[in-house]
Amino acid sequence: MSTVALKEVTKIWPDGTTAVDNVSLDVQDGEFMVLLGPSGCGKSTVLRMIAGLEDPTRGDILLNGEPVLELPPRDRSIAMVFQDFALYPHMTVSENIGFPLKLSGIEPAPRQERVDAIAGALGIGEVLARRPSQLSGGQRQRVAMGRAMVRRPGIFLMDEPLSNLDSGLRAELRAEITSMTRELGVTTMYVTHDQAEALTMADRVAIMRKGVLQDVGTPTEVYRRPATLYVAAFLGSPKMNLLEAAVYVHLDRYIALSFGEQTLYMPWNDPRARAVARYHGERIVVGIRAEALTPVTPDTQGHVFQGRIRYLEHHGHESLAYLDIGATAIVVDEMSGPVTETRTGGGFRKALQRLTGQAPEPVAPQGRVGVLSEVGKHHRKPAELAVRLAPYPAIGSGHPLAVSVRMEAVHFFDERGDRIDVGWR
Ligand SMILES: Nc1ncnc2c1ncn2[C@@H]1O[C@H](COP(=O)(O)OP(=O)(O)OP(=O)(O)O)[C@@H](O)[C@H]1O
Repeated sequence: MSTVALKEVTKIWPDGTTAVDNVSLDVQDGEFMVLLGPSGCGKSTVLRMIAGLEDPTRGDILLNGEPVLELPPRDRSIAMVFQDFALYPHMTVSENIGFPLKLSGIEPAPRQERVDAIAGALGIGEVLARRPSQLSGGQRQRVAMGRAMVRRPGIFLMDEPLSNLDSGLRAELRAEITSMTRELGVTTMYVTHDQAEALTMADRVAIMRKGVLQDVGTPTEVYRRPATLYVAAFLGSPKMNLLEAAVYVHLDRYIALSFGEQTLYMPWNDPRARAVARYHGERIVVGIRAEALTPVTPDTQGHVFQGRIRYLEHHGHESLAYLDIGATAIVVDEMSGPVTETRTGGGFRKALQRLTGQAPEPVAPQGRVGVLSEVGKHHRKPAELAVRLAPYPAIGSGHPLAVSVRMEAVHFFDERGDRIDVGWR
């Protein structure tokens, strides 16, 4: 049984950089947890603190329910594989893998048995007699993993182990790593900035931005129901369409979402209507993935955007059309300030006041600014709505195109970047 728990862990470097900001995370026994985020968001620092290579500034780390901050790295039953692994050049593959067992005094026969088993699982049983210089990059990485796994650690930490390999090999090793760790039942934390890697490998994904944990969930959960605007923007290809909309409530009838030249009407019986209604008279961000948009004939009624194709991108199995619909897009900067900030206005109060016809009281900004105010002018641009089409369509740039919007697949975020429909997961 091997579990990892971070309790409100913060790491501030001596120069004042906050690398990890109040992160709490539970990794279950046997789980494959992927830490995902852009370069510099604090992923490696989290792993290094778990391994005992760095001390947190605040907070606690528990392995198997026991606090371990006082334990040196060697007593934590952890193995770690890095991007830049080093093998012993003068030893064979077999000796490299068996070396940790030799250090712990295990006899040659049982040692070889374990080396053979792990090498077989990693597909390097044929090259045990070779030296590292006689191996491909992928084989060398497998040897490094074998050497880390051979001691049968309770917890396996991997920091971008595939980033030096070409894309074909990465895909192959991804599948091998997940099947091997699942077979062995070892609890694994895997760091990557590659969302495809995260979504294909993880039991659960923890997404970080600027040291702050944004969301934790299964790949399906974080993709289908992202907790924040940042997660919505970070996951998926093509990127989620993020459109600025003004909200107007027509009580008991519908909510009009105005995108400038076009409007979508959310019926009042939509389960999210009351949550969105709190933003009456305010701007929100509406997220629509390409797969929630379907080309339709121009006279189609209902939730439809009328657009004009700006350009097409052909990807072989599909083409993507980017439509001008007269709306404004919000561009979320991966590296810009934290999004979990204090709301600047009393949206519900203001909405009520407007509905009852009274002028709202001026609301002084409280705390720090939210995403929309943070991004300012430079991060708004005319929207180019990404829509999936069959490969090489007969239409081209400048062609009008109507698309219907699957409203139940639309996401709503407030000015802080938090999801509007609460109680959603
Ligand atoms: N020893 C250190 N001293 C000072 N700052 C550091 C140190 N190590 C890392 N940092 C800073 O801490 C922050 C988080 O770094 P970390 O390496 O954890 O990020 P990461 O998400 O793993 O990035 P990458 O994917 O590029 O490795 C960064 O701003 C980094 O510059």
